Amino acid sequence: MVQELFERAENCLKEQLPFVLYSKPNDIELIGVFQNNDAVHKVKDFTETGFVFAPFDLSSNAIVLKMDAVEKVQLNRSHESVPIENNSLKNNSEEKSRYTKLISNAIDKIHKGEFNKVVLSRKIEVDCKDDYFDIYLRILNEYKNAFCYFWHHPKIGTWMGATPEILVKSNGSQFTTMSLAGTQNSIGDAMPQWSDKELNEQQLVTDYIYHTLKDKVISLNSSERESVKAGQLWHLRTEMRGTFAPNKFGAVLKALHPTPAVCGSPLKKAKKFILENELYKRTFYTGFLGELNMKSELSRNKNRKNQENSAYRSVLKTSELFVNLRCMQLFKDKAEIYVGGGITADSIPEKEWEETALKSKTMFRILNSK
Ligand SMILES: C=C(O[C@H]1C=CC=C(C(=O)O)[C@@H]1O)C(=O)O
Repeated sequence: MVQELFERAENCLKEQLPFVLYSKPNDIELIGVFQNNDAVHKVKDFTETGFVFAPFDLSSNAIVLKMDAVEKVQLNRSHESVPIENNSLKNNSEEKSRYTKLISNAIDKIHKGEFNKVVLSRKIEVDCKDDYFDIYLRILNEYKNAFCYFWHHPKIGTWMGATPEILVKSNGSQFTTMSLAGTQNSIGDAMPQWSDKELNEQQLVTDYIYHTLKDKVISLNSSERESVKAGQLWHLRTEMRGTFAPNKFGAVLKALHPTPAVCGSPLKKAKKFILENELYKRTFYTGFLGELNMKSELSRNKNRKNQENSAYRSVLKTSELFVNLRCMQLFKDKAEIYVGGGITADSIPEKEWEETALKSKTMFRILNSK
């Protein structure tokens, strides 16, 4: 039962032990991973097994929670959205002027040819005294097609989110990834009409992923671009599938992170601009998280009896990693919501500000505090 899993996690909070609760997009299962001590296990080379929580800037360590205990329960996600207080965002003109100046500065650099795209972001502080489990239940009920997580490590912090973006999903040597960019508010049942700015912004991500991966993998194919809904927002998405050589998952992962959906292009120049100009630390926002190198058995001949089967089984490694978007860090009496957006030559600072305000509603609207 969900309640029992929540109680187990609540005890971990009290006893200062790490845990993560998560549900995969459109899944009816809630998974709890519990580590039985408070050690911080740092990732060395992504060959580790566990639940990984990686920062945007991998010069800081990614952390892996050991799966000392794993519990799965069925999730009866209510069909009705939970009534959510209509929080109104405070109009912060000082912050708006700071952020729009930062965007104008980035657009100048793009016009001067220093880079083509950079993803800029900001952090919004909100008072929040709600029970963590009430908040997480609202996330689970509200964002059924997202990866919904509640991560806690007593020495690192507490994070929650509902992300629409897969970084990479692998099964043996097969993998899928996606290019997700372009944002529009959803209005009624209307399908979004995309502008050239949004189409180009997303195409740039697709091209980057394709060119970055193509020499590192055996095969790579792209699907048609489509419009997908994430909460109240529309995005443009292109899925890509391929195969990599044995033991090359770490190389694929390192090549993919960070994509221009969260950093920019060319990568190094955009990242330098972010680290020097955003003036706050993203920490785990726009990093990635999820199951790393889980072992699953592949049965090669389903007709054979169990006792004969061992010779026909092989162990596959699977990973399912998501980009840490539409997320927040929780503290005793407040939450910090992280939001950003892609800046290109065609960006208009005022509109980019509004886009971050829209994105902040994904977490903002499930917080009851004023
Ligand atoms: C950086 C974020 O979103 C990325 C993913 C989808 C669409 C995006 C955009 O339209 O700019 C961003 O690239 C965020 O939500 O904080």
